[in-house]
Amino acid sequence: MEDDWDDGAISCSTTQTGLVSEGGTKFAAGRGFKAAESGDWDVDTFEQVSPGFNNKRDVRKPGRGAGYYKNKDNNENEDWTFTTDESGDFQHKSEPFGGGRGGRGRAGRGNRGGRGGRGNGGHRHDEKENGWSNHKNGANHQGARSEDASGDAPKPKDNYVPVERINDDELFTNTISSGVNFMKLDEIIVDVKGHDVPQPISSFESTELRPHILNNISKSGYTRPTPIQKYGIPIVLAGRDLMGCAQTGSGKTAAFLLPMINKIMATQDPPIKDGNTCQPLGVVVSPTRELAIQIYEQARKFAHNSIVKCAVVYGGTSVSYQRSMVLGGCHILVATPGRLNDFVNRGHVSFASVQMFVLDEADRMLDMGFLATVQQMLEHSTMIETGKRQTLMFSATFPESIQHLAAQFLNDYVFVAVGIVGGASNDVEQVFHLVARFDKRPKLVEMLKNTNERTVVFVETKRNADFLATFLSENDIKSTSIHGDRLQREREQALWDFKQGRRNILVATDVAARGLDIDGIQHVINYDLPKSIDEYVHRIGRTGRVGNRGKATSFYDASKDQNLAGSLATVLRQAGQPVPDFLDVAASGDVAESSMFGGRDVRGDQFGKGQNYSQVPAEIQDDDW
Ligand SMILES: Nc1ncnc2c1ncn2[C@@H]1O[C@H](COP(=O)(O)OP(=O)(O)OP(=O)(O)O)[C@@H](O)[C@H]1O
Repeated sequence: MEDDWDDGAISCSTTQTGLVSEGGTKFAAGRGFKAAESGDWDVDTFEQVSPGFNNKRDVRKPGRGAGYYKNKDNNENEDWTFTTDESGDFQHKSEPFGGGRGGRGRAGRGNRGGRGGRGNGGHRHDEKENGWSNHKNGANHQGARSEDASGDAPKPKDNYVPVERINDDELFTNTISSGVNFMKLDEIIVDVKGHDVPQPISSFESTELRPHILNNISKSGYTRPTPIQKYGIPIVLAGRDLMGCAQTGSGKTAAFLLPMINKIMATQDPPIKDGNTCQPLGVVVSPTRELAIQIYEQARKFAHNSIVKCAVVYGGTSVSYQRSMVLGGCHILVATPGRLNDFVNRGHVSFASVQMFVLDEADRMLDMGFLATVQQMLEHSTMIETGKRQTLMFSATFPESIQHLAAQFLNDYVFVAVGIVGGASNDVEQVFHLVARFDKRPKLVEMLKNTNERTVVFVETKRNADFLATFLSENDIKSTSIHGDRLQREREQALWDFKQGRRNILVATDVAARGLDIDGIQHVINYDLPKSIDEYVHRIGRTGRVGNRGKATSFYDASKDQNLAGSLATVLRQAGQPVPDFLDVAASGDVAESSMFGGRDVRGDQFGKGQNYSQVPAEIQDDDW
């Protein structure tokens, strides 16, 4: 399975080229990337023959893409022309927005797949082995991926060599500073279930964390642990399995990375390698590539200047490059599931030395899209069995059905829930507007026109992400897009442009809903509401992190979103926020969804004597907040 879950979770019909939600039709054509003749990589030795295009690792020259969007009324003003700029990004007239593919070609008719667009909007490059650049079979790029899944056409080979943008020193500043409500996190009720649960800590210094790590924590600007860290760190240090649930942006990553690094540091051993196989001690699996990169950067930060080596592998990148990284040896391997499984099956990675296995966004990792891959890993012949390895699962949402599934991979685990499982961050102000489908666009422009707020706009489909980013750029609102159909190079560039403030608006599908921790996001807009309440909670959690305040605005389309009304009303009430009348009325008819909301330890109240820590350690109660 492709490890970019967006590809699996949000299907796009290959026979539909029109931007249906916008009432138009998109036609496009483009030319693929041409492999740079001078600047190519030797994939076997992995040496660059000579410098390539744009940055010293990127081997591609941009091709050209062109296409246009036409609305159903052929309105001149609504037509869009795309060309790719030097970096292969779209330009709309003079304004490059860094949006999606240049062209996708016309969709196939009936079930024959039709004629492909010529190339892929200037973003793919020729692949000697796979002949990707002229996709005659596929209706378009999305079509090609679908075919890949059904086995009809080979998947193109990825040659993208990731650019490491953050150097070691920048790791410590590449974080969100805690906000005014940071101390209020301590007011949240914590529910702990399990046998013989270690006591929570009140400070980082009161743990057995080594001075080296404490120094890196301090350099990161962390003065005190968040609740999930107070409870999670001693549990992990004690060698216990853990299911940890805590609000978005409340520091779950450090809750597992700090004790993991501490344990590895204690061994003082170099990375284990058996011939051409790397045997990491700690494995962290994340559902998206960008989140894997982020966790890897956090791991590098906390392990800075120590013997602990970290590596990351994820889809959409050169296999040979990432293999060389892994075979350089690593203690901690962060990965997306597809690429990791692939590396294990090829024998580049073995689980024979795994002491700790972490599923971040665990409910996502265990739902239908990923379950089979995760099962394969956890049941792999080299994997240390449950009970002998430590298994840790974290998320802000953890439906009970998924907890039942998770339990089979955990051994006598401790369940920690900080606040309501599946609840939204208290620091996000949630606003709803009743907006009909065709009124969304002007409403969005109206909202974004006179503000410089760094904003993520979530949409349902990949093509609408591109379309909207172009549309906004045309309206002088600098935007870029991220979604599963963009090349990995483009995805990383888009995120980087957004982080650097070159683009203030990121239009995204749910590929950006979970985990991403970007400083300064003040506003999340749900242009389209997601299908599930859990994704809503994750999406709006891109703002209002570590005690900072944020705002989420959602366009509620009464003709489409009623299934979510009950759960939305519940989330709003639990966060102590007003429920608009239209949502309240709609919610009365939505029984199924609202009853699915939330979650608590599925082992029941009596399990492990149900230690219920209603508050944090004593010393903090004295603080003035
Ligand atoms: N103890 C702390 N003090 C100050 N800042 C912290 C602390 N712990 C974590 N942070 C910062 O808080 C931000 C959010 O942390 P993190 O990404 O781990 O949240 P999360 O709970 O995993 O969120 P999500 O559910 O969205 O994945 C990061 O920028 C991180 O550096």
